Amino acid sequence: MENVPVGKVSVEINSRYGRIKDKFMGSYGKKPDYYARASGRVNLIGEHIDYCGYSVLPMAIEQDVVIAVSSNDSGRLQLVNTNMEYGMFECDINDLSINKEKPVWHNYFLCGLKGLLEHCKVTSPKGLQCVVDGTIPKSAGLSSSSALVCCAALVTMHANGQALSKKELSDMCAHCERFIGTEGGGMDQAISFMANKGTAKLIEFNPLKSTDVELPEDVVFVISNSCVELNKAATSHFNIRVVECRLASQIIAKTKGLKWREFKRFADVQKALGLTLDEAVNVVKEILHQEPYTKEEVCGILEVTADELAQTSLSANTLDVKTFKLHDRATHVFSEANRVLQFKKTCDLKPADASVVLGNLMKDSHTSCRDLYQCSCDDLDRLVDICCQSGALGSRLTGAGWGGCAVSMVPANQVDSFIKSVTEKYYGKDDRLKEKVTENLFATQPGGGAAIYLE
Ligand SMILES: Nc1ncnc2c1ncn2[C@@H]1O[C@H](COP(=O)(O)OP(=O)(O)O)[C@@H](O)[C@H]1O
Ligand SMILES: CC(=O)N[C@H]1[C@@H](OP(=O)(O)O)O[C@H](CO)[C@H](O)[C@@H]1O
Repeated sequence: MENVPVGKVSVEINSRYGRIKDKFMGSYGKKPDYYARASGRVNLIGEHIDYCGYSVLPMAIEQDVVIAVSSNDSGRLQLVNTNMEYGMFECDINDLSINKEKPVWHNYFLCGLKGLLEHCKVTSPKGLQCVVDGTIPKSAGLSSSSALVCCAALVTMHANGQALSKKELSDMCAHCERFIGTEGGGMDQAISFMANKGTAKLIEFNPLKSTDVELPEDVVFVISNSCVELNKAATSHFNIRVVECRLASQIIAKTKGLKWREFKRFADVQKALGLTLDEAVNVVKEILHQEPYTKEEVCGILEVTADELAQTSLSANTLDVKTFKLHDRATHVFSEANRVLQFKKTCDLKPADASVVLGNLMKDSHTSCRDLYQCSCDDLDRLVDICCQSGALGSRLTGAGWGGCAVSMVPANQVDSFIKSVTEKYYGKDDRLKEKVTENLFATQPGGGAAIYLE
């Protein structure tokens, strides 16, 4: 079981770490004991299917969260952020409460801290003095929240002398990020810990497993931020999709004679019925009507009261949802899961037209996210169209959607003209956007995962 690596950092050479150290010295009057980092990620394909139990295909990006830390016996947690947008925070480390009503930044740190302490049954936790520095654009679908949760868990583990493997940390962080209120899958945390520089990963669940995916050498992946922000935990869009998938899987299970209460994810229903993904898409057509389902209709099919449905299938911020688009969400998930496997197979077999096949899979994924899953937005659709017009072989929203980033696969010899064209057509038209193009439009390579650094 592989553990998070421990390496060396030179604050004299690495100016960012030098600034973090200065902030630490200025805040606490001492040097940090060590630094921890956890990376953000870009999902190349496989959107909104990890919480349905299906494999996804992300890669880590170089942008990350770094936490400088010193532990003590004060019984206090002290947080300072290098970004003035986020305030300071302090609390009793033995009295951690996470208010789901307000997903303020330090609550994400508390998710990782609380999750690790509970998982390892730490009885007298070390006090922590921390400086947090993040370079991942927030609420942009690049997993800034998970990087913060994962980095906080890593700091807590190291400070309290615990030793969890990357897989244990990934599973634990996928679970404890849900303390914030969102019912996400485990993709972000898995790639943040298990990434290896130079390769994308196929992340499989139950059991958690990561496999290298060698990307074609003649293409480059470029991230472009629509600059429309949606905070997952502050809205219900995300959790409504999770519930629609859960209800669809339970109705399919019940209609096919299974004990539906035992099922929450499409992958488990597909497996129990012994279906291929193509057969599962046909079962959706056979069982679910295309029109939205009312809550009453769902209760009738499952033979439960509204209260019982709340218990078996809903979440706090989805209790008042009236209609559910079960057919379209289910069709997206099964078809997207298929596209992930086709993407991986194409990368492995390297056919002559690999980049065309991969590009088309990305385009089909965006179309499905936009039309069936309805997790895009006008600006993001416009950005994806501009990327395709600018020379991308494929382009699609990445991450939760409803804003955030697109990822484009561009021929390596056309990256400069691509960036110039997207800059003019998307960012150049808006004064608010044109100043920050370089942080919102950038080529990326598969980055490494979480690490601990000593000076
Ligand atoms: N550098 C950071 N410092 C403190 N909090 C951060 C930082 N980056 C992200 N966050 C927290 O994570 C939240 C974004 O989470 P979310 O909306 O789920 O987007 P994402 O797609 O980036 O995970 C921010 O609103 C903030 O509370
Ligand atoms: C922490 C969390 O909930 N992350 C979920 C979210 O990612 P981002 O909001 O893009 O970080 O949406 C994607 C959609 O593919 C996955 O479901 C993932 O599990």
